[in-house]
Amino acid sequence: MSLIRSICVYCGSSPGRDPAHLQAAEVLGTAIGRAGLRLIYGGGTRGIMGAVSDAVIAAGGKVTGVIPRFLIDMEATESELQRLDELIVTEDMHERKHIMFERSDAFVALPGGIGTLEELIEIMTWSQLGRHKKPIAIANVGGFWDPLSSLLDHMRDEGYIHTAHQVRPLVIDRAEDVIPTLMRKAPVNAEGEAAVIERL
Ligand SMILES: Nc1ncnc2c1ncn2[C@@H]1O[C@H](COP(=O)(O)O)[C@@H](O)[C@H]1O
Repeated sequence: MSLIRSICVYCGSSPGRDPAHLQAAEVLGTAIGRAGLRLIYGGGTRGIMGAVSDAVIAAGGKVTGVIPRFLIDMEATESELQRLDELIVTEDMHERKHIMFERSDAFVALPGGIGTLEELIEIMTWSQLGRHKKPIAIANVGGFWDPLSSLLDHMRDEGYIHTAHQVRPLVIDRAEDVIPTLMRKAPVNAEGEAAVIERL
């Protein structure tokens, strides 16, 4: 039995140009809600972020939004934030990311921009440094993340990634396969707890 109870989704605060990205967000959010999992995310109510949280709520799931005070007006609307069953307002980005990490049993990246990339790379870096063993998945919708995979291959080929097995996330092409794959791959220790070396 997998003990994943909460999934952190990193994704764009904008909708992007390809409608397939919004559709993937809806598919993933619906799967999270139907599986009885909690979504942990950055609290934005627009773009891909808004599509994921709307879909989780519509599927009867629970949503925790974690947003810095200075971003509320930029990335969310007050009325939509009230639909979340838990809202955590932080003082800065560091606190936001720390809480998102603490609250999550697994991480998924959908298409997004620089913020999404930064969050994904940070969680991969913490894994590489042995600070956690939580699974990380990339929803590679329409090959969106292929350039990142190429960059990681390039870094490895040039001798800069020596622990490739730790840093490579699961690359999953179809949004509907993300939750089943995570449930299968989640490490479980002897006590039946999702394995975590050390909480940051
Ligand atoms: N530098 C950043 N570090 C962490 N999170 C960030 C950063 N810049 C923006 N963000 C947040 O990430 C999401 C998605 O941003 P996109 O740039 O649209 O991918 C959003 O909540 C940003 O506030």
